[in-house]
Amino acid sequence: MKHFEANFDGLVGPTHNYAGLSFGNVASQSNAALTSNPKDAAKQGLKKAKALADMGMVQGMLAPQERPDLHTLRRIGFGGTDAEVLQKAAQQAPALLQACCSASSMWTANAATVSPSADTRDGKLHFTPANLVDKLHRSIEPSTTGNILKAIFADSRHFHHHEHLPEHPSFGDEGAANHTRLCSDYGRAGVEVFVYGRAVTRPDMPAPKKYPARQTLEASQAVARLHQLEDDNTVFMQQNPDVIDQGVFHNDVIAVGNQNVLFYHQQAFLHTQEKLAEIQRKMDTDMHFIEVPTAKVGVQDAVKSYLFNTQIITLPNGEMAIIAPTDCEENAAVHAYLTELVTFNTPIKKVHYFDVKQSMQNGGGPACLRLRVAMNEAELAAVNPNVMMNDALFNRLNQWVDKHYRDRLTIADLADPQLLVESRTALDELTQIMKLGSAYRFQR
Ligand SMILES: NCCC[C@H](NC(=O)CCC(=O)O)C(=O)O
Repeated sequence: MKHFEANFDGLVGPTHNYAGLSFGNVASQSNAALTSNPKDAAKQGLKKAKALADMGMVQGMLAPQERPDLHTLRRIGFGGTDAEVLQKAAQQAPALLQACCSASSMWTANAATVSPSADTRDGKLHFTPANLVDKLHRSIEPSTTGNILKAIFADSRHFHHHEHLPEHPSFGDEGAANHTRLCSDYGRAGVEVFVYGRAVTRPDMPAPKKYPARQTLEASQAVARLHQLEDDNTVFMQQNPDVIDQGVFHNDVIAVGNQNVLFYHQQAFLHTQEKLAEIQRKMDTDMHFIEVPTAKVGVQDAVKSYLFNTQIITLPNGEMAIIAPTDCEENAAVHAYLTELVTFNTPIKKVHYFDVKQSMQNGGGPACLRLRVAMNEAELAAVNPNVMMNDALFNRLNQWVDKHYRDRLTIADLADPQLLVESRTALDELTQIMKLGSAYRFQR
């Protein structure tokens, strides 16, 4: 049976905006209050996803969440009609309204952690939605994320869905952005690398001083237990606190892996050599450890260009390609490195650049926008086919975006009751396009 790694990209929602909500994410903070273009954001994402489908990759889309999130606003005490709730929140607590309006669910690398069936004791594909407790605007995502994942991966013979971890900082979990599954072949048991920023129960261990460590060791260990992984196919690595303090708020800003390739910055981890040796020991094939030296690309350039928030994909012909943001092309040191990289003796032979600037301006690159799901044909056959990218869905979703999305949005617009109506109308139609049923609270 064939095995492959599918990508499920987050469809950018109609309220995509720059609110400076993510302390520690330098792009989010420096672009706060920019005027956004939700229509461009959604179309940039669709274009990238379609391009990978056209390269022969298995590609799906995950629906956005209902924003503004009226349920949360009511839960924190704003009452009256929908318009009154929005108006009161805008007047009395604008920061909380903004946190309830973010389209941050587009970054599906934070939707969940996924363990392929080749790795798990029950032979099922496991999902644990990330609780994203470190940031208010993200912490309201997991229950809806779980509903959407269950609507897409509905067959319990193949898929095992877990509840997100307890909503407490001790279990800070940011999902697949801090998880890399290495393997010799997608269908064979691999090694799942969990990267964390701090160990809550080990205050003696190093931790970042300036910015938060959004993933804890305790969370990563809990997910590994839930996913029925063995010790000999898991590795836990600590992110170097110094790079977290320079804006590396997820591991996928400083490292990315695919099959037997790990592409990472020299300063990415603590105890690097010891940990790479553990990975090699647990792998059933030779690894390509591609370390990018600071001398070639500094941490600041890596954080600005998102060199490591690239996707490394294995094309049908077996070659690997890097999917990079155009920001990598525009950065001289990074572009020079990537041009050199494809001449090295590694499986990576091509680089493709995509404009995802609307997402990049909020600290999300190509890899943030996708959730990887390694599957076999039987599992794929059980997936809701209406979310799988093809010419028809691409055209239908572009028409849908053209019909419902604004091409500019300011922070002040978030309180506009008309925006809520537009968003709900769009999402209601989307659930029909994707056959998701009544996935949203406002539909029940
Ligand atoms: N994987 C990339 C996630 C980027 C995301 N940015 C944000 O939420 C910025 C939202 C804003 O500031 O409007 C985050 O930091 O979790």
